[in-house]
Amino acid sequence: MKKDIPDIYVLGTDTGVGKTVLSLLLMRYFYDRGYTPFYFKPLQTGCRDPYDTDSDAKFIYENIEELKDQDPAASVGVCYRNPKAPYFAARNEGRQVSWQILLEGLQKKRERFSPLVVEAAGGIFVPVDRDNRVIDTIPSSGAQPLIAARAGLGTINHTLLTIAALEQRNIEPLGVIFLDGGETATPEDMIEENIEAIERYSRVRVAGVVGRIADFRHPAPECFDGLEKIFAGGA
Ligand SMILES: Nc1ncnc2c1ncn2[C@@H]1O[C@H](COP(=O)(O)OP(=O)(O)OP(=O)(O)O)[C@@H](O)[C@H]1O
Ligand SMILES: C[C@H](N)[C@@H](CCCCCC(=O)O)NC(=O)O
Ligand SMILES: [Mg+2]
Repeated sequence: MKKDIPDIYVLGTDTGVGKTVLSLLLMRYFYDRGYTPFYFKPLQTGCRDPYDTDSDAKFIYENIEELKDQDPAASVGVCYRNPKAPYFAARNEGRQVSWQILLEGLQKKRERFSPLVVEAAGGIFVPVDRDNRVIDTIPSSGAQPLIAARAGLGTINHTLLTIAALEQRNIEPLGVIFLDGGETATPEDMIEENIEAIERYSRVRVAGVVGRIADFRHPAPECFDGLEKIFAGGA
């Protein structure tokens, strides 16, 4: 029997840490288990349109077999050309979209898909509009945060700061996944120490470490170990 899975809000400790790669793994994981997941990037910056090379939705649609003939535009709320925080990109381009409107789009998807995999832009203090930062959008998203973090040097600080900000608002993340996509793998002892520090100084578990993925269409089975730990019990 399929377990009840919450919608997931993929947050990052920074921009470029692997949120889209983690979203891809989530999509693959849930398709393979008979779910009807849906990827959504409410605010995409640094893109001409949803088909641009830097479009996160395009990356997902290209690498998920079930989506390869579908339109990635369905998974993008709004696209801004400037590679900046959404609020500033929108202000520069003279077209703000309210978070409320984006939420309505998300709500419609809930009628047909589960779980939703929602990817934030940048880290959690990034302004999404004049009044809200990513962190402010979490309660209304109706989705549970999963934190993508770098595996190597610097991640203790960024990850603990991210968790501390969430805890201050009584937001409990599902866990942390380390992404180690660099050409040189982070030494094993450093990864273990990073996990030790995060788990000692917070109540959040580092559920898994994803090594460098060579073929995004076919990630190695161990890339899903962390997701299995989090979701096998139904979260
Ligand atoms: N495990 C991995 N294996 C191979 N490459 C990876 C891995 N994790 C991340 N990358 C690469 O690192 C880069 C940044 O990752 P990604 O685009 O997922 O970051 P992001 O957090 O979604 O960034 P943004 O804030 O722009 O949305 C990409 O080129 C991605 O392919
Ligand atoms: C341009 C980036 N790729 C990203 C926005 C990152 C904003 C970071 C702002 C900051 O922390 O200084 N856009 C996006 O995820 O759609
Ligand atoms: Mg991304």
